[in-house]
Amino acid sequence: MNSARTLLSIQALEIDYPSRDGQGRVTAVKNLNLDLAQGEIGCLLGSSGCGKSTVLRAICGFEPVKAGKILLRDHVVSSASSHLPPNQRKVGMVFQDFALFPHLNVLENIAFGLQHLSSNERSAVAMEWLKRVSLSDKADAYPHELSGGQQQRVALARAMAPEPDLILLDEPFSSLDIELRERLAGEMREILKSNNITALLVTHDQFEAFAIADKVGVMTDGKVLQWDLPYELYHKPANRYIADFIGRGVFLKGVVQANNKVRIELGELDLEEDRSAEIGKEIDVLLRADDIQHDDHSTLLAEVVRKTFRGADFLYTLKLASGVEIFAFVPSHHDHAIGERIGIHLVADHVVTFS
Ligand SMILES: Nc1ncnc2c1ncn2[C@@H]1O[C@H](COP(=O)(O)OP(=O)(O)OP(=O)(O)O)[C@@H](O)[C@H]1O
Repeated sequence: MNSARTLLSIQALEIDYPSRDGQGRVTAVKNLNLDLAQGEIGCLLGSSGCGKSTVLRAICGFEPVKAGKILLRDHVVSSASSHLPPNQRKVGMVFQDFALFPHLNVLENIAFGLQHLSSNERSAVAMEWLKRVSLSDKADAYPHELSGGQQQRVALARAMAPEPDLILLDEPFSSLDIELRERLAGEMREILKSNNITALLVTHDQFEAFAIADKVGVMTDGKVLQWDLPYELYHKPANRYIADFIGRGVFLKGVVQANNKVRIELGELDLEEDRSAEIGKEIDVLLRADDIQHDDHSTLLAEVVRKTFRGADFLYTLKLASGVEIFAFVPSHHDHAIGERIGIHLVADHVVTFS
């Protein structure tokens, strides 16, 4: 990446906390590296306790770092030996619960961070941001009079109004219902992109991460395992943990064949990497729900053991002859009963395998 355009760079970051018994320290973030270019949206994706919020707090300047460094526009803002105070970092934050001031109306909430401007300028800038988040008609409303989605847009406008270099979003959709989340994730991406704002969010929800971010880092146990485009994470997971975490899939046993194919219970698949040194060896092949297609005419049969209606399709859990269960998305007009055996075939084109 061209370093002139890199806005946020985190290098070999390590953060620890005092242990419960007060006797030692517990490492919460280990050797974490990532870069975000100006205007890029990044996301740290991981389950509860993996260290996501700790990273955000460190970028804001609320958490000292033990080793490594955080750079904003090529300037070190945090390292073991230096620490720029939070109010000098030009970093805005949107909290999980939005944290709007209940006694201030919407316009006053957004104007709050603009104390350096005259009163008239403050109102004008705040109104401009209200317009950008499509809430011009709510300037006089109080936070409790807004829906969750509207509150979130106010929180976003409040964070963006002082024009920070970077916006951090801590689980910005977790207090909203699931349907709203997906729509707002798309809206938030549009607002950030149309204003060329660099943002880093954290979430445990893969769909949120994919809906918003240009780059996603899968985090576990204080480490980023892979920092990559969502497409690459899905199709080229660097290891088993990521393959398992991203997308619903199962591992099937396969045997490497002479023609650089792998034979699994459902047939043969082309291997992407050269495995000629492993002919006859057993490997694990990742099969995702979208690698299996239902086909009434196929002679390859699998038994429906579970199904979840998702609107346009069903997610079927299918049992193979060996007893192994796989997943398949099937258009919802193919409504088969539990226990029925249905025809399937393999449509995998990117084959992910692990030795
Ligand atoms: N102030 C603290 N003192 C001691 N340990 C802490 C402190 N804050 C966080 N931790 C520990 O550090 C680890 C990472 O916490 P962090 O809040 O960053 O995780 P997270 O991925 O954001 O989780 P969640 O999604 O649940 O918010 C956890 O094991 C947590 O218990």
